[in-house]
Amino acid sequence: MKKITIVGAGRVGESTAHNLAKHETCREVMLIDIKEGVPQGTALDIQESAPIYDFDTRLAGSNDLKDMAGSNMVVITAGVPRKPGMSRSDVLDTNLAVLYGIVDEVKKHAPQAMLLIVSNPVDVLTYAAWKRSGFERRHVFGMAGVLDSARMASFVALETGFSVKDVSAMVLGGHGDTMVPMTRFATINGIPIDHFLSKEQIEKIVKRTREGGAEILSLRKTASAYDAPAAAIASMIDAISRNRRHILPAVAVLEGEYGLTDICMGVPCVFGEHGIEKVIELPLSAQEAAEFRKSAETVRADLAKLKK
Ligand SMILES: NC(=O)C1=CN([C@@H]2O[C@H](COP(=O)(O)OP(=O)(O)OC[C@H]3O[C@@H](n4cnc5c(N)ncnc54)[C@H](O)[C@@H]3O)[C@@H](O)[C@H]2O)C=CC1
Ligand SMILES: O=C([O-])CC(=O)C(=O)O
Repeated sequence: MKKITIVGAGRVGESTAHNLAKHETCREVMLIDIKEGVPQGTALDIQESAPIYDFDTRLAGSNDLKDMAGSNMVVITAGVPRKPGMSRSDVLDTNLAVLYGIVDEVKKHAPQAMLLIVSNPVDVLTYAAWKRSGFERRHVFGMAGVLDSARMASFVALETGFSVKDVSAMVLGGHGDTMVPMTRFATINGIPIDHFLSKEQIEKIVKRTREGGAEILSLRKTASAYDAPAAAIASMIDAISRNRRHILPAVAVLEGEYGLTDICMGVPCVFGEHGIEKVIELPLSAQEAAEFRKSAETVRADLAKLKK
């Protein structure tokens, strides 16, 4: 990929820029923020690590959204994170206004770009970005499932003591308390996790996964998670940039899949050079389907606020 713009040079934006540069996922990273000097200073700081990490990616910072021109991808990490005790939906109004302002500029200056939404509440904001932009659905998606699945895989590895490299986990649904960790598909080197873990241990992992964001926030108090989120964003972009056709869970616009339309939710997707190349529809068990429906209702409640 030639150029990636990240709008929002805060914690997630900065860590994402560093990940993209270190892995030479693109030639150029543009960081944009409303805070004067911050994206410029951050870009320069990361650039100065190039000789040590040995990367040729060029970074620049700006306070002007016009500088996204020519981007193949625009990542939106701008807005506010929630504070301890808040739900992600509590920052909807603030972040929606920020998102609309940015998407309008993407339409003007980078109309060919794909949009990767990170700001919360991510399911609703991905839907809002898709509607506002008028872009094809394969070009507008949100990051949540890769992070939630990584959290689940980490907890499985910690609980069993086995290498995380052997663990495969998948979390679907909305990025909130009703997300759906798919325990049936969680394996350790292909062996279902219930071979190693009791029902109680698995339930504990499911709960901790659902509350993964809140756990970090309750420890740090003033900042939500950013390192694992940035790694998750970078892995989605890597799949697209290198046309890997990687199956990753992501917030996608649904058009009939899982019996849902006019909504964005976390589902398994094939990522390649055109963005979301396919949404994979899994046959769900009765319990999974019920949990997925419940999660969809939560997302719909926020979508109703948006439509007002
Ligand atoms: N989808 C996911 O799984 C995750 C989502 N998030 C979300 O990502 C967002 C960013 O989180 P952090 O980086 O920790 O927050 P942060 O507060 O460190 O950074 C946000 C940045 O956005 C900038 N900003 C605000 N309005 C802007 C505008 N109109 N144009 C350009 N920049 C603007 C701020 O100046 C700030 O630098 C939050 O909404 C957070 O909830 C965070 C982690 C995971
Ligand atoms: O918890 C938050 O607000 C940030 C986030 O989405 C996550 O870390 O999963």
